[in-house]
Amino acid sequence: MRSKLVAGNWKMHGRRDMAADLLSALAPHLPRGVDVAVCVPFPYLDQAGAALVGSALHLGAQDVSECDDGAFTGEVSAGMLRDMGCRYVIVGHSERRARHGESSQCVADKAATALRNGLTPIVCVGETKDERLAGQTESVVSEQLAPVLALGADRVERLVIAYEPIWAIGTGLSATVDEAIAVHSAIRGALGRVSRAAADRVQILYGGSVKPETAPALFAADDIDGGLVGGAALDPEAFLAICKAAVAV
Ligand SMILES: O=C[C@H](O)COP(=O)(O)O
Repeated sequence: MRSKLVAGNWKMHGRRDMAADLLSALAPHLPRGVDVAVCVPFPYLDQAGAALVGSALHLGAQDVSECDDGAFTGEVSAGMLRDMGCRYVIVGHSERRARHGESSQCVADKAATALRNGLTPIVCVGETKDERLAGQTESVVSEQLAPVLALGADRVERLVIAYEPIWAIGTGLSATVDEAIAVHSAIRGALGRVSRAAADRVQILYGGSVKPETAPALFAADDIDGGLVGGAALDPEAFLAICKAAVAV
C-alpha cells in the first residue's frame, strides 16, 4: 500500500515574510497519515530548512542542475539542496521544459543526479491541450518518461512521478477523475514493465488546478497517490484542506 504525498509548489511567488508566514501556518497543523512537502524558491530554502527542523513538513526545491558542483554559473547542485535540508526536488516541470528547453533526457539526468545525492525527484510529465485533442496524451507522456525509465529499476523505484496536463495548470480547469486515472494507469503500466517493485512503490501525483473541492475525488482513485499543488499551495487553509483530503481516503 503506497502512502499519499501532497507537495506544494510555490513557483516564483512570495518574499521572505510570506515564506515565514506560510510555513508557520502549515507546520503545526499537518494532518497525520499523509506526507506533505513544500517546494520553495531557492532564495528561501535556507530559511525554510531552519524553520522546519523537527517538523513533519518536508522541504523541496523546484529544480536542480544535472551536474555536480563545478563551474556552472547560476545553477544549483543537488548537494546544495541536501545541505539546505531538502528531501524532494521537482524536475521537468512543464514551465521549465517550455521556458528553458529542457529535454526529457535532461530531465532524466537531473533525476539521476538528485537520486545520487539522496534527494527524491518528483518527475513531471504532461501533454498540451493540442496534444490531448489529437489523441496523443499517452504517447507524449510515454516519450517524456522513456529516458527516466531507462535509469533502471533500482533508481526508478525511488522516484515520484507527477502527471500534470499542461492545459490544467493554473487554469482552474482540473482534469476529470477519469481523465487522470487513464493516464495514471498508463504510467503505472510503464512502471510495471521496469519492475514489479516500481509499479508497487512509485507514487504518481496528479497536478493541475487541484483545489479543496476537487482533491477528494481525485485522491480516492487507486492510482492517484496525491497531488502536486501550485496556486492553492499559497493559501494555507486551502493547502491544509487538500492535505486532509489525502488522509480521508
Ligand atoms: O506544480 C504545480 C502545478 O503546475 C499545478 O499548478 P496549479 O495547481 O496552480 O494548477
